[in-house]
Amino acid sequence: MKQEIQDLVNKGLMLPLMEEFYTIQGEGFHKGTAAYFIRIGGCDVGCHWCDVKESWNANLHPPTSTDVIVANAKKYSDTVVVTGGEPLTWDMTALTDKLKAEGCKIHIETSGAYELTGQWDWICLSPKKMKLPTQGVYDKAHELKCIIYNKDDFKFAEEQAAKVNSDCILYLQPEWSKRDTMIPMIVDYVMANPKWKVSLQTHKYLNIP
Ligand SMILES: C[S@@+](CC[C@H](N)C(=O)[O-])C[C@H]1O[C@@H](n2cnc3c(N)ncnc32)[C@H](O)[C@@H]1O
Ligand SMILES: Nc1nc2[nH]cc(C(=O)O)c2c(=O)[nH]1
Ligand code: SF4
Ligand SMILES: [Mg+2]
Repeated sequence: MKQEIQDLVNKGLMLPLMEEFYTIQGEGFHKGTAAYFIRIGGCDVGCHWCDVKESWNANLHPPTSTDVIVANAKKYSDTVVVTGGEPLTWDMTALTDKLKAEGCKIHIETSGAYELTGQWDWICLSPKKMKLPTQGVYDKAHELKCIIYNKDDFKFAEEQAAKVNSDCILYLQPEWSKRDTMIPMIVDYVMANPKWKVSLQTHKYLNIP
């Protein structure tokens, strides 16, 4: 990459844009709400069950001006979800400042593996064992969404719930390929431990992006 473009990416003025699409938020607290999704490439967390592995290599996704991203987004929706990849790989300040200036409500989907940058109306934290969240994300998260791939993940979920702020809403979401096995266990777990709620990837049932 040219040095001048790399400098703009380092400042968060350009971001490796993988895709953007207008859809219905499928997961968590805001499920069912129309939103414009901005998927930023780049992630080195390495979840073996990740459903967007194509996002991991930032070099495959063209550095795109945040002005262009914002101009597109505002045509579609005043609710914007920034996801990835891992969006906190990058400085989110410029992107979120510009979306705010357009009056958008801005949500993030993050593993929390890097320092929180940007201004957010809603932070969905989905922690991963391989690279634990930074303290600032635990402190500011509005929802904690723990992915359940096997039985051990209930224990990890409880450890993560002990670290988030007291207003944070707690979700257990089955890993997609294990859903038939894990959904009955999640149902039993939530009935026995009602501080938790169930989150499903409803967009996959609806056959939408
Ligand atoms: C693809 S990630 C991108 C954002 C960020 N890197 C993160 O992990 O939160 C978006 C959401 O999808 C969840 N996810 C990814 N693969 C999944 C799968 N196979 N089954 C269920 N949820 C999955 C993640 O845990 C996260 O909550
Ligand atoms: N509809 C829809 N809802 C989502 N919620 C979180 C998603 C993500 O990949 O971050 C996602 C996604 O990819 N599609
Ligand atoms: S942190 Fe998110 S994008 Fe990265 S591998 Fe895990 S699920 Fe995929
Ligand atoms: Mg997804």
